[in-house]
Amino acid sequence: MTTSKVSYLTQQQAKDIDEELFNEYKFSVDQLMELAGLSCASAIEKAYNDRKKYSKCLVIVGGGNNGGDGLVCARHLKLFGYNPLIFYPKRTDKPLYKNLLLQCEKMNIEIIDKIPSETQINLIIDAIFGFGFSGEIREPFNGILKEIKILEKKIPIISIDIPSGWDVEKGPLNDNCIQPECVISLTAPKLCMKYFQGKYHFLGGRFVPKILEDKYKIILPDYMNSEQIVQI
Ligand SMILES: NC(=O)C1=CN([C@@H]2O[C@H](COP(=O)(O)OP(=O)(O)OC[C@H]3O[C@@H](n4cnc5c(N)ncnc54)[C@H](O)[C@@H]3O)[C@@H](O)[C@H]2O)[C@@H](O)CC1
Ligand SMILES: [K+]
Repeated sequence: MTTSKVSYLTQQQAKDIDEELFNEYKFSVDQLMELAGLSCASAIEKAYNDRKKYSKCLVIVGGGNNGGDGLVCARHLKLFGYNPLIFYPKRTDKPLYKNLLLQCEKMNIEIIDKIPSETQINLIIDAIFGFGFSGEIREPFNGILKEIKILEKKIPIISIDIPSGWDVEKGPLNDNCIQPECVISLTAPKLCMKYFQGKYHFLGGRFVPKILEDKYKIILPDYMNSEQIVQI
């Protein structure tokens, strides 16, 4: 089911809701990250469910929580019968990320050190930047996004929360920006998604209490039954 009744958040609203979930509602990061990553894998399974055609998913992981969502997503994709590969060029020492990576390694998910050739992958999952992105793109991600851009005509790109490199509110600021085929917005879409022209837009991250929705005066589409995602 698709729906058009949904609010778009500014970068500040996304940060405020995030903080409120952690500080007032006392959710832990890994709790929400697990649900976010699971919803991303669920959306990918819905849109790209031909396991033979789309088995090899390259998950490109950034240094913040968007990257964490990518690690969780890779783990669930593996459980769903895909064969994900992880490219994680800039790691942190935080236990949360180390544990997420270890879980992937122990599940025989291959960790690679460069973007493979186009014949070795059939989906690219962009978990580089989310709503925490700002300013000019710094290396190594500037080069990485250029490499992905070259592949975009041949391999579908799926972005987690926002397309990496897009301004969170103003969208793609130049022609070098990637144009993903699918985006899974988390919590609520950010303003940049008004410029999205790809094929599939899902909402995931089904953890926003109704009271918070009312407080921020945001409209979110209804999820069906126990679904983790809703197509917008
Ligand atoms: N409540 C929520 O809204 C939730 C958010 N989650 C995820 O968390 C994301 C936000 O996470 P963060 O706040 O950690 O931020 P991001 O992960 O969006 O970005 C921060 C990372 O990007 C780097 N970065 C920022 N600007 C850069 C630039 N110009 N060039 C190079 N590197 C740059 C930072 O150094 C940092 O490593 C969301 O987009 C979503 O994916 C989920 O994990 C769970 C719940
Ligand atoms: K992203």
